[in-house]
Amino acid sequence: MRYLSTRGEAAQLGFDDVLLAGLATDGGLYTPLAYPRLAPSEIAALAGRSYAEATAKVIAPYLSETFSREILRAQTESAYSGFRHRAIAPLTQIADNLFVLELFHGPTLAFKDLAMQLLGRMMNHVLEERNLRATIVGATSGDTGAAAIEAFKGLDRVDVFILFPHGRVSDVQRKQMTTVDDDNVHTIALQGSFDDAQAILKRLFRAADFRSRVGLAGVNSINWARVVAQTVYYFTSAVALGAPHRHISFAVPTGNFGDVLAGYVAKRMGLPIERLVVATNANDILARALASGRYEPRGVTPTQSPSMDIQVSSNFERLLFDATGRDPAAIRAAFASLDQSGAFDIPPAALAAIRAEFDAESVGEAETTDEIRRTWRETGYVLDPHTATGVTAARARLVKDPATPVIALSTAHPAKFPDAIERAIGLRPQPPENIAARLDAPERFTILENDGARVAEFISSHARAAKS
Ligand SMILES: Cc1ncc(COP(=O)(O)O)c(C=O)c1O
Ligand SMILES: N[C@@H](CCOP(=O)(O)O)C(=O)O
Repeated sequence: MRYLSTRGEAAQLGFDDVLLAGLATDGGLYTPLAYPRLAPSEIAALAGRSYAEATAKVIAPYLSETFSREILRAQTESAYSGFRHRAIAPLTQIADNLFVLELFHGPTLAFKDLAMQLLGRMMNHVLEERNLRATIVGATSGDTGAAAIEAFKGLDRVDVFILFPHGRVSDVQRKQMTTVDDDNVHTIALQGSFDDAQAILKRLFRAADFRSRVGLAGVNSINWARVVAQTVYYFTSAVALGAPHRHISFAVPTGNFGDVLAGYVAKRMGLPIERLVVATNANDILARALASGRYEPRGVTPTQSPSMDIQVSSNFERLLFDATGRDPAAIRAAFASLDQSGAFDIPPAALAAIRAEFDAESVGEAETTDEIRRTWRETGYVLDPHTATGVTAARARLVKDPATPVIALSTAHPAKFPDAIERAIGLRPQPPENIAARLDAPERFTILENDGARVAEFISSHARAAKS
């Protein structure tokens, strides 16, 4: 499989290079030249397979020969061996035709682990093959950072630098990042928002000198491997409910648009998805964009679902690329307008194409709390606040179409956000014991002002790849 940049001015690459490249040199995102299709019989045959087997089957067409059948199988087995639930991503029914897909059974209690555990193994394999070192820089609104640290800590070939918005992640999220004491892990509390952190990250990728000096690599969902690994649970959960013989809708708590984009990719690959419902919190740029056709970030509002406190959703660019008929000039124009005037208008045909597949619901703070309380009272099931936005959006979908089952993605364990849960139902959920114990370790992080040059300097002075 070859990959092209959404902005059309970077070299086409194979999978291994895309894995290490992160952002394309023209600022675009790598996307496959074509989406491989799975026949209905191949989708049906995923039933009864282990999650690791299903992963190997679904992602194989995207990979290079570096990942032979045997290597891929070994890596998927090992990636999911530490999960706390045998099914890895089990489904729970909470109402008629309404299901919750639990994606929080990995080591850091969020959906990021499903892709990151595999990505860590794949990246390390390619670095070993090429005898290279890499400097991973990641921006996080709370969960990607911990998952990346867990996947890459202690690895000799990699240094990890995670930028998180100072004071804007939950205590559990922060401690999951800052209590890890491996020498190759560096956590930076940026005095800004997630959007600021991601903007710095993208500028670092565009600084050619810095990029090559430190061997810059990215593990945010700008990295295609993250997206493709996230397609797998759309397949396994839909198949569990009767796909490909039946259509299923998904409601997805959304911030950087990586998770819901994975659903869209699964659909392109042949999975019969009826609707993809984008659930946002008060940071509702995507709901506004779908309603009005204007993509216009506003300042980030802190909410009880902090991981979704995002206004500039990176992966929307990949969707827009497809929706414009894969027109890189249209993408360059849109993002130039975003840089210069703070907004762009989605071309009408592209907007119609997006609306044909996506709904969007913006879910406010009170509604989120009400949903946690309602689900708890009706079923005894505790939703985390991010998942609650998805469940609210799923219920709205069921009002429009009661006959099609909706799967709401449960993106985090409620114990990551005990204050929000306590406010809603008066109970404080606890993390699994082995995780709780680790959170008492001393914290280690560096506070930096919201200044790209300062961040670059910090990374250059700590990255081993820059010194070798
Ligand atoms: C718990 C949780 N839910 C939802 C999201 C939003 O996912 P995405 O950024 O892929 O849209 C995130 C962050 O990515 C998250 O950590
Ligand atoms: N919500 C995310 C934000 C980054 O998303 P990513 O999927 O692009 O890594 C987080 O928790 O960090």
